[in-house]
Amino acid sequence: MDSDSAEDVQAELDSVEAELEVVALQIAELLEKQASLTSKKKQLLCRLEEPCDSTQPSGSGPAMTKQELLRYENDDFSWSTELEQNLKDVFQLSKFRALQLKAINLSMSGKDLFLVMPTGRGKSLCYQLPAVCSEGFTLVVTPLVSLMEDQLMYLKSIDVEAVSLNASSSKEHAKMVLAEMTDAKAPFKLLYVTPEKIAKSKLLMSRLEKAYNAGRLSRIAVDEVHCCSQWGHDFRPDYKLLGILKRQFPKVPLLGLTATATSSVLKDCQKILCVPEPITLTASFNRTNLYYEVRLKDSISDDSISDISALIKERYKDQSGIVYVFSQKDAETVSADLQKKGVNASSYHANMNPEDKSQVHRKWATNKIQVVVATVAFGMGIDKADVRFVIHHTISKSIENYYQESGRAGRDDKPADCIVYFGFNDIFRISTMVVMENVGQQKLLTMVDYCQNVDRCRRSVIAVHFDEVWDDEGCNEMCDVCRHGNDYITVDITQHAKDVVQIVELAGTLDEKLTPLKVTEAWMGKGPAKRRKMIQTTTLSRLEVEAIITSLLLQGYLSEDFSFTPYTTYFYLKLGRKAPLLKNQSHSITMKMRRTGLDANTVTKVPVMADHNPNTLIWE
Ligand SMILES: Nc1ncnc2c1ncn2[C@@H]1O[C@H](COP(=O)(O)OP(=O)(O)OP(=O)(O)O)[C@@H](O)[C@H]1O
Ligand SMILES: [Mg+2]
Ligand SMILES: [Zn+2]
Repeated sequence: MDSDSAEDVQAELDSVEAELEVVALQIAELLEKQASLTSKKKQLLCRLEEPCDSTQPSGSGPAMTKQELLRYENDDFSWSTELEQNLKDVFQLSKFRALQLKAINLSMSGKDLFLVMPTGRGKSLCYQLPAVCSEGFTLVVTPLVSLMEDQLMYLKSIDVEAVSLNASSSKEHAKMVLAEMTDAKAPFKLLYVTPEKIAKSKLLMSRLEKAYNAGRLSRIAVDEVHCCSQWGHDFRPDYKLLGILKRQFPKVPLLGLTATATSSVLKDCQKILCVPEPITLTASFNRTNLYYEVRLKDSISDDSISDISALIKERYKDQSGIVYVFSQKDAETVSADLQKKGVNASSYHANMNPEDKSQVHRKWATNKIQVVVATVAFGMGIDKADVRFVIHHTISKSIENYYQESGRAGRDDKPADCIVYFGFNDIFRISTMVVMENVGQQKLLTMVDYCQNVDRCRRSVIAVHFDEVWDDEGCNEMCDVCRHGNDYITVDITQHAKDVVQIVELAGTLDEKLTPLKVTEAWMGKGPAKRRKMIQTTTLSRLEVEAIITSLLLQGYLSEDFSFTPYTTYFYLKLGRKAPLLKNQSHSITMKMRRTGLDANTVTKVPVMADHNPNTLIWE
């Protein structure tokens, strides 16, 4: 073999090897897709085979046919008249909402039940009404003392006797409650406790035992039941110990309630609570009265505040709402900025003293303050019916969080808006914060996906997260994607991807790490002329550049790279596992985006210089 042809063969070998690498990646991708489709197929098959499909996630609960479950929607039980009467007379409600009657009848029949219902739909009634219609009392486990106090206040206002035991109960009060638990003439119908009490108070457990033996413990309700599971978003270690309830009181029906739990989280809760065969009722997560919208936040001239204040002063004039922000500092500055623009706003965050917090809450609840600018500390237990808008100044850290936070809008079933301002830099601010959390990064990317992708209905993205099978009819143009479908176009971003990947690759060969900001600026041609000569810069607008980089991150052409110091965490971009696919000439990437004039022709082609000196830092 002469040397010429040896070189040719070597070149061909290199190219074949490169292609093999690409093929291996494609196989890995297809296998991944196959696995996810197979699991979806199994889920769907289970739904078809299971008699009570829509009310039970696969694999859980006792075999109850659809017909049998239907029976629990009737009103011919021995307790039905009393229920109906108390619903009207005591709770002053005219009719049940979806699933409430079924849940109540099942619980009254002594069944263990998990009830998954969106926030604000009325889960509490499903144990409060049975409590009023049963002998003895219902034990309610609640994660927060403030939630407990809200409920006690409400129950007092409708003349239902309820008591609580928590860390701040006085000795006399606790003594009285403990004594009354076994007293047949005791007046209270509900006993609220924190999980810590169950875990730590032997006295409480022994009194419960006595009440149980005397037949006075009629029902156990575990509110926010997802707190049991580490996979849920609000894990509380003391919830782990609640299995003792079902072990000690096997004959008492247990009712677990939550607004956010996937079927895997529920399975985990079932194990932890030692409930052998609960029936699971799941209400649809589709809040049809909420309009979902994403607005882009410009990272240079952040004019989101002007936009928000204009919305509040015009579209939401005299209407109540919440603006969620990222940090305590943001709560204060955004609130001050809005005030300067004439909005009646107050801030709310965890670091305020309790009196100030409850004052803000109270003033807002009574419409003396129009808008609360809050961190997520303004959360559980917020129950104002006429919230017309929930605006996120910064994205939430997961879809579950977003659903919960935005879900505080429109509890009265009237139309309300959920708007999120999506900013490129915010992704990385939150990213460095959640990096230590279990699957924190992955969850954040689902939120980013919700904001970035305009090829699917926003509702469908939410539905997937709650294991719902989505049909597009369910939106009714109540999201910006469905309403403005024609404003989006699909563009080919293959060349853009190659340019960005080249920038990141080049930094890699120079042993340098690039923050998202540096990648953005490098690609936009800002910085040293020397660097500009080595890469292909672009004339795309900053928003377009950010959208493309975000898309490449979501699609796996780029990935995140963290570096930790004792004081802070840095976020860098590195090549993602799909980056090598770009070597394949036939590989293309597309993306749907807002119509802004973006197309492949707007890229400035700058010849690549091959003679760069790898020892020079060029990214500063
Ligand atoms: N059948 C009904 N008709 C009208 N209003 C109802 C009905 N049931 C409950 N509500 C009202 O709905 C509101 C929310 O109820 P509740 O606090 O029980 O919600 P939740 O499902 O527990 O929400 P969260 O997940 O936020 O705790 C309450 O103001 C309650 O009075
Ligand atoms: Mg509740
Ligand atoms: Zn839609």
